[in-house]
Amino acid sequence: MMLTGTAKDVKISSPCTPPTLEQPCRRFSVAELSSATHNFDKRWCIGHGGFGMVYKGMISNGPTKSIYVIKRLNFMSNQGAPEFWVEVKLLSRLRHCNLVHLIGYCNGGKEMALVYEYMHNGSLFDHLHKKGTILTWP
Ligand SMILES: Nc1ncnc2c1ncn2[C@@H]1O[C@H](COP(=O)(O)OP(=O)(O)OP(=O)(O)O)[C@@H](O)[C@H]1O
Repeated sequence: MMLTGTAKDVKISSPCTPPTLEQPCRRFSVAELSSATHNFDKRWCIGHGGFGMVYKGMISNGPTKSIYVIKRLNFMSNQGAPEFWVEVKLLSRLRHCNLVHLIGYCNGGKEMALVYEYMHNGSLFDHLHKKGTILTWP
């Protein structure tokens, strides 16, 4: 599930500058995400979306480790830094049980990535359009 905001909805001073966040979210280092995905190894890739490759990986969360989803921005994709910051700004404000949580982001060197909670049952889109799941609710 993705929120469809446009760069026009949110004012961003420069594509490379993080916006001021009302609800700050965690900033991950490139090293953390690289280690979580074994240097963005294909074996950890779980899909492909508008931003580029989507990975899953284990990241430390205090004393424990949790599985997260990492969407790595591919600068050749049709979405770039402005869309990235729109996603960070909007999703860091939203907390709802039916919306996937944005945990944080990475903006280091040439690397930009979004980190989300991992949904073990996959996306609604996959269920409806790929797996043909019959939903059990109206
Ligand atoms: N939070 C998540 N938990 C589990 N799997 C996920 C999660 N987010 C994405 N995926 C997997 O990665 C695939 C691609 O992700 P998704 O479609 O959300 O990317 P996107 O960048 O939002 O694409 P688009 O811009 O086309 O909406 C999904 O089909 C799903 O299989």
